[in-house]
Amino acid sequence: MDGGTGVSGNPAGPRARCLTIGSSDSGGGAGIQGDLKAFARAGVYGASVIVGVTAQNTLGVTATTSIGTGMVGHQLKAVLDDIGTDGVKIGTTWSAELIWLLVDRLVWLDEVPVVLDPVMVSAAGSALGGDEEAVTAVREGLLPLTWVATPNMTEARRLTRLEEEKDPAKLAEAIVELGARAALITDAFPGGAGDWLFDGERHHEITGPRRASGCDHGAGCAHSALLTAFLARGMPLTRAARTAHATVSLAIEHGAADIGNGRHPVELTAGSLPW
Ligand SMILES: Nc1ncnc2c1ncn2[C@@H]1O[C@H](COP(=O)(O)OP(=O)(O)OP(=O)(O)O)[C@@H](O)[C@H]1O
Ligand SMILES: Cc1ncc(COP(=O)(O)O)c(N)n1
Repeated sequence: MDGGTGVSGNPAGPRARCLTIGSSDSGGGAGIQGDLKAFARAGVYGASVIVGVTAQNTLGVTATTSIGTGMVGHQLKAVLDDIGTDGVKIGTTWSAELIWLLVDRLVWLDEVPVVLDPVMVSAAGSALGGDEEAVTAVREGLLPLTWVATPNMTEARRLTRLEEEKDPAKLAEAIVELGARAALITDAFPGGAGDWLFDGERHHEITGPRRASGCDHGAGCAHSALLTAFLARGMPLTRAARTAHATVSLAIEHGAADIGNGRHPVELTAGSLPW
């Protein structure tokens, strides 16, 4: 166990620390707020670097603003200089300037899992960044630093520029060709439920029942944050991906149906945990 970036899967060792880089969701279900709940549920300490703020509820996003790169840099330095991290999750990345700053800082991390959830649209359909210049910066700068990219099918098509591709295996391979170590395409089966993992060598189908509770706000955020936490704790990738899907599936099934009038939030505290 090293003192700086060591993985603390050992229960006797220090607690694993995870950092989420993303935006605030005023509704509390997705973004930074959702990630911190997922980190807590997975037993890791959570820190956050806020790169944007959204006025958002279960019905959609009504306003957004990004945080200046200077302030983002200060937050990153404050967290990494003192607390350190065993896993990094990146969510909303509003601009090419922000993405290149992240690349500049994260390239110095040594063997720390980096999970990139390239959020471009919320579950309710609102745009959350991802103009062409930002997509190019993700392709050229962030993907080569990424351990696991977790786009949905739409995001995977945008990232790879394979706009007509319907095969998650081909999309996942194209993302690995762009530099990510692995690609986990979420909600990859029309009509079913589950994800497609390409670990760089082998393909894995991660399937489960489709939930129809209407509680999927924050599902993507919870999924990538849980994956980050499991990897930070030393769980092997395939098991981490299966466990993240199973946990989120339960969080949709037992979602917060009493909260809001739109796509209700996932509820990570419901049900027993499958690990
Ligand atoms: N109705 C559902 N029933 C069961 N599992 C689901 C359902 N919808 C999504 N999932 C699971 O939730 C997780 C998150 O996937 P999803 O594609 O919803 O993320 P997203 O919100 O599109 O992601 P992003 O944060 O990249 O925008 C995946 O493991 C997926 O299989
Ligand atoms: C600030 C912020 N970040 C990410 C999402 C994606 O949410 P989902 O997990 O539902 O795709 C969101 N709605 N808001």
